Amino acid sequence: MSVSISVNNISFSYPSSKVLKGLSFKVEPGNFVGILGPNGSGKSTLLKNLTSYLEPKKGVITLDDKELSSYHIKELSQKQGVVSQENTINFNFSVSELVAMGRVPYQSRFSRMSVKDKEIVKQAMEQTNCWHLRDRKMFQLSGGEKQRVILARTLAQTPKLLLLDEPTTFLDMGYQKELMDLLKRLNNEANLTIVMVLHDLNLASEYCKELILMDNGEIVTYGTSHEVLTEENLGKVYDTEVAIIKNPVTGSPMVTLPPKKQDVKTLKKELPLKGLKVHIIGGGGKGEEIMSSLYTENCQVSLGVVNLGDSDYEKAGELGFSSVVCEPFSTIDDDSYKRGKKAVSEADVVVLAPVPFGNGNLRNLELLEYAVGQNKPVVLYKIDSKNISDYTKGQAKKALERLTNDLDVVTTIPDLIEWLKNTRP
Ligand SMILES: Nc1ncnc2c1ncn2[C@@H]1O[C@H](COP(=O)(O)OP(=O)(O)OP(=O)(O)O)[C@@H](O)[C@H]1O
Repeated sequence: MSVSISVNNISFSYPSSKVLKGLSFKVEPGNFVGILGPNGSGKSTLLKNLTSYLEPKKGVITLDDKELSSYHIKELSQKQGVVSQENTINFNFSVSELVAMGRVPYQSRFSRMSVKDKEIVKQAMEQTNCWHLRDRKMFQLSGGEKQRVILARTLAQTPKLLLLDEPTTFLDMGYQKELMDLLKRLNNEANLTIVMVLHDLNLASEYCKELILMDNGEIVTYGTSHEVLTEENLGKVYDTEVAIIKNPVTGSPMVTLPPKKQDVKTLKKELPLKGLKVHIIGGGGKGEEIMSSLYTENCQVSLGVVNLGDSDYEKAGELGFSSVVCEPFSTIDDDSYKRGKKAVSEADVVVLAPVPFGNGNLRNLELLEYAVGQNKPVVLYKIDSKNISDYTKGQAKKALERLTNDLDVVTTIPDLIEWLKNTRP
């Protein structure tokens, strides 16, 4: 069972300064929320209020409709797990001793770890990739290893709400991804509600379902990454010019910091190939490179004919492109060939990827011939009649020989892009 947390008009001051100024928001059960904002904007102070480490001077925080301040510490530890920046370890415990402490909220004063407790502790260490460190002492670990052990201890609490303050700080890129993947999995599979403070806007954009952007102790905006990570919001809050582009793989907003003012214009300027309809004859992963680059150019791409389940087909789906497919492991039949012809007719240009040809896909060369017959601009990418993987006893080579003389061949993606720009009707 996941939990919700509600913040109702809270304010908080340190003796020297007022930090949180009347914040209100609700995190629904199963949400994964990132708290963003510049240095000193009050993110950690807010998180400490959510963990009950600090108490708001005004306003109320409720966890599952019960006031946070009325929770007994043991009950609260069963509901929420915290990975804070203050997780300093003052005693040289072994890793397994430390992670086992996560089970304390479930034990009475004199009880020992049950078999179930031990299983949970082991699982938490495996999930965070520190089972192999179990006999090591905490003082012998690197910053990143310590961070993972502390997360393991928190997971051993089997919390319903996880509150984390910059958990990726000491982690290298690989472990950052591993940690964020793990949190995403726990959020999706165990419906764990997660609230985390983080500085990396792109990591937040990729992984969090919703974002809270703070500035000067207030919430500037709360919503999806598309709503929060806008040039206007970030420019205002971080007081610097940013450009938001679309992540070519996931489609999430990606924040970039162009070094010069005019670079923003370059990044934002209309892509010259935007909307160009390109049909790719590919298959077996040979069209992936072309599709990824045409995705960044905002082209409208169709693929085919490919077999259902082919890796190019999967890639096209990932990028939101359409495919003309035929049955898996079978030859291109009349119906799919007809649909292939329709896709070619509707395209502005046709690109042949360096696919190997067998009897199964030989008809794709007929499709290419059809495109030429239709006076479509056609380009061959890293393939020509001398450079073809032919498993059709020469038929494919011959078919391509008939065409190659009239067709342009390009061998790099920038050349392909240039060719498309020059050919664009
Ligand atoms: N213990 C404290 N005593 C007094 N002032 C504090 C204390 N902790 C933080 N502050 C002040 O409160 C303000 C908000 O700090 P907080 O750590 O919440 O910001 P933050 O957004 O998490 O910053 P950062 O991104 O740098 O971690 C800052 O001006 C900071 O100097």
